Amino acid sequence: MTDDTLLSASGATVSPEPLMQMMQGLHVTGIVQAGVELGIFDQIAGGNRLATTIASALNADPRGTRILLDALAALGLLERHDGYHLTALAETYLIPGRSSYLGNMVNILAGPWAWEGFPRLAEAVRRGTTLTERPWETPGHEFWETFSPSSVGAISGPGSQALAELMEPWASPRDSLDILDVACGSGLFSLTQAAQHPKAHATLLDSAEVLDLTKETIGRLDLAERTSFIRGDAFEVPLAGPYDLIIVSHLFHHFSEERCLTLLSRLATALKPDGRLVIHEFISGAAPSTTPFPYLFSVIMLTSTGEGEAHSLDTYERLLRESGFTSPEVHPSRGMPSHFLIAGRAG
Ligand SMILES: C[S@@+](CC[C@H](N)C(=O)[O-])C[C@H]1O[C@@H](n2cnc3c(N)ncnc32)[C@H](O)[C@@H]1O
Repeated sequence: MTDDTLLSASGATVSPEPLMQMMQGLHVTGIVQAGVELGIFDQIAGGNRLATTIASALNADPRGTRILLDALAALGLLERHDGYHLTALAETYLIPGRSSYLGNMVNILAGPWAWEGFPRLAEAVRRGTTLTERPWETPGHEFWETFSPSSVGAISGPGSQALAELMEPWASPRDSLDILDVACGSGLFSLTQAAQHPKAHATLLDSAEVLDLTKETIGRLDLAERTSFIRGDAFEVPLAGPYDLIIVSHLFHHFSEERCLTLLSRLATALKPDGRLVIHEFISGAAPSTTPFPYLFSVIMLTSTGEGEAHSLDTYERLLRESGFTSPEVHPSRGMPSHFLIAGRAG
């Protein structure tokens, strides 16, 4: 279907091309996923440029390999001239071992949950909730063990650095910098700051299984002496404290407004009177046509959680007020379409 296949609607000419692209989204994902799974990008980065030799190195069929290579070229991840070459996009993000590697994210964004959940989206809409028996917010859900290591590099790295820079003028003059990183995942949001402030101590809170995976990063940053752990459910486990800084990155979108309020009220009791709470989140509220990400993300939450969605700034402002925090400063994140909301304790 090409742009010259135009239909007339209400006197205007409308191309079906955007709709056809939407309907083929699943094909694109499958092609990228197969490229990553087979190690195509690694082969080409290593100088293997022909379909036949790539097929033989991957123990794959030559015709199947050629078809996939051409499809990857059609998507703009490869160029085909005298064999196959990586485009800048693939070279930057799809070579395993690089700090910017994003290839494993395809198994997060398009993991088994997506192939099972999205075909049943209409039914989730009818019911208003996930159809899965184990929603992602279930404490200790195994999904996070896959997610956490995958997010260490390109996903959490730029945002963690942006937050460290943002907090620097506030953090530097303080005598102490005890940080609680709630639902820490990779731990990068607190560990990056701890690495920059010798006085800082990071307390990482998450499931025992996810916390085990943070040890490599802690070792790499030489922070074992200044890191401790709280294993368990953020809604239940004693938080200790009080802390100078509490960071909650990409957790609240898993829950209803009511549950967010419950958690925020708990966190208020664990923060020093002059401390800061940082929420790092996808924020809805702007027009979907200009800021699509949070609205598309909310569909993921609809298919995979009981009551989650990307809440609006108005909602966070109200929840912060009701749980004893000040109105937040809002700053854009880096590397992700998220924002930092930074609040102190009210009164
Ligand atoms: C989307 S990841 C965010 C990880 C990290 N904060 C970041 O932004 O990169 C969500 C994390 O929340 C954790 N989590 C989910 N529900 C939780 C709960 N009730 N208590 C503690 N951690 C929870 C998961 O294990 C996972 O590591």
